[in-house]
Amino acid sequence: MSHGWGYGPTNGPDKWGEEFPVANGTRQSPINIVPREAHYDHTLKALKLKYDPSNSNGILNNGHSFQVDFVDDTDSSTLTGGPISGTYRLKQFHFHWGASDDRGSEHTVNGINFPCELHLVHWNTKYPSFGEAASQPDGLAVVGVFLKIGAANPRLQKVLDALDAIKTKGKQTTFPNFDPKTLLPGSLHYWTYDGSLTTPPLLESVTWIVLKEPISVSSAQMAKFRSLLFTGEGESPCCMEDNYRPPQPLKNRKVRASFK
Ligand SMILES: NS(=O)(=O)c1ccc(C(=O)N2CCCN(Cc3ccccc3)CC2)cc1
Ligand SMILES: [Zn+2]
Repeated sequence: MSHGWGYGPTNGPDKWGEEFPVANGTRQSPINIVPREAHYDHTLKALKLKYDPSNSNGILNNGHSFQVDFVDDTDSSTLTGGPISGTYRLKQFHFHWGASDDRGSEHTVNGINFPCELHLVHWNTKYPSFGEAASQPDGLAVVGVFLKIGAANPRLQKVLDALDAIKTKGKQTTFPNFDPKTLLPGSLHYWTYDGSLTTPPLLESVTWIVLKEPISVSSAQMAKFRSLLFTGEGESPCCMEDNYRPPQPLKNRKVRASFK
């Protein structure tokens, strides 16, 4: 690829396989989730998410999305239970969204797209770092949360209010004392399957944990996501939108449900 990967016609998801052949691998993400074909597994544990707001550090426009980064040098913000064994530390959360409210999520449910999807990225502490874990089959666990158009979400608004300061690629600012638990729905029922990063390098190292219950977002709040730019300061501006990979083949995988 002549220039870096992205979501445009010349560097988008259909082209990623040229530089990242694992794009056509056996456990790629996202997928379309068909609830009727998911297998209820009574051995699946409840998700345990313990987050310390003092670990939230900064918010960054990385040119593909924006992410809120967490200090991850202790076990104070962790994911345990659920389908995983051991302890995974929260590294960052970010979103994927569409140019309009009819699309934007990466996972779909019965072929339905949501306008936005939140990813909370955790790494397995049996490995020394996120970078090391990212190349291991059990290295990462990402909790996915759908956003559905409805009432404005006041907890999400705290994140959106910071976006004016990070409009262009590479800009970052401090983002202290944020509790990501405030972005979770009431129910932690989930679907889970073995998958990958949904952006290059598309590493097949992610245990996906997709929550059944969405959180709300208003149309006006969705417009705020789209006020970000893929491009850097001084470059011709390109709105950050449609930064999602479409569903990939399920191949030889089963989706398990934590609920009947
Ligand atoms: N959409 S998602 O699947 O939830 C998702 C999760 C995490 C990232 C992520 O943090 N990055 C940025 C840098 C680290 N690389 C991995 C790496 C590359 C080279 C050397 C070590 C690790 C992954 C992409 C991206 C997407
Ligand atoms: Zn993501």
